[in-house]
Amino acid sequence: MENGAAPTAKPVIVAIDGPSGTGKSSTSKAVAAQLGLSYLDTGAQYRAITWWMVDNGIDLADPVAIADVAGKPEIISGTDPSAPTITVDGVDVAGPIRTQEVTSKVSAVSAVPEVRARITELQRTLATGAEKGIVVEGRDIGTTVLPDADLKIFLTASAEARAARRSGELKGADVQATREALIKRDAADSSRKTSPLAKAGDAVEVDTTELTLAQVIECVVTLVEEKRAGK
Ligand SMILES: Nc1ncnc2c1ncn2[C@@H]1O[C@H](COP(=O)(O)OP(=O)(O)OP(=O)(O)O)[C@@H](O)[C@H]1O
Ligand SMILES: Nc1ccn([C@@H]2O[C@H](COP(=O)(O)O)[C@@H](O)[C@H]2O)c(=O)n1
Repeated sequence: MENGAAPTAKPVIVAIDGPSGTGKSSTSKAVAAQLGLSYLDTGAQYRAITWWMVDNGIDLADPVAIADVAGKPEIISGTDPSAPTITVDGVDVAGPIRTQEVTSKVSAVSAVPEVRARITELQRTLATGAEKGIVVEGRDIGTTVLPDADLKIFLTASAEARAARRSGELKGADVQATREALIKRDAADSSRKTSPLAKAGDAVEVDTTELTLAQVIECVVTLVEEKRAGK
């Protein structure tokens, strides 16, 4: 370096997509923490706007009613991977957005184009503002939100593995019912017209069925490092 300063790494943008329960959040958070990057859970944003709609009595069977109020709530995501946060109009909703009610209703809200336009804008602002780079996880990050991401990963796993993981998390919830709920949500997310759940053509697919979480994290960290090294 001419002035003796250490070279600063160019911010790296990593998009991680995939169906429910494939390990997107756990992997993205750990990869971001390990590499000193920001982290954005875009599912939490869709859950937050859904929570607000439920709290305000919006008819979720009516896409026009959803579209009419899509711009109203102020949603703020904190992107520190060691302590990600999410607020709606200043209220911490990290807990309430994980209820069964929100989980069962989020696909109806996230299918509405006006909701997607609003949330996509928030996501792009956060991604471009991340000084050192960011890991963004969701369903349409590689295809729509950040099509120029430096690295795109698409995580998959069998429905059985995903249901077993989720049931363990929900302290013994019925595996069969969990499996059906995951499949139903994935079908809704994959079949919506606007920005469906899909693998980008240039994404690296990682099947996590037989991998431990630590192995998945290691695999993604290696892919990011290779990308940074220009390999
Ligand atoms: N490779 C793995 N092996 C075993 N368990 C895993 C693995 N990856 C993730 N898990 C566990 O599976 C559960 C779901 O993972 P996670 O929340 O990261 O998935 P997700 O893809 O973000 O799901 P969703 O899209 O529904 O938010 C968590 O309890 C997590 O610890
Ligand atoms: N990029 C995204 C991310 C999420 N969604 C919708 O949010 C739901 C909840 O996502 P989780 O990751 O928290 O499970 C998901 O089922 C989608 O409906 C989305 O549309 N796009």
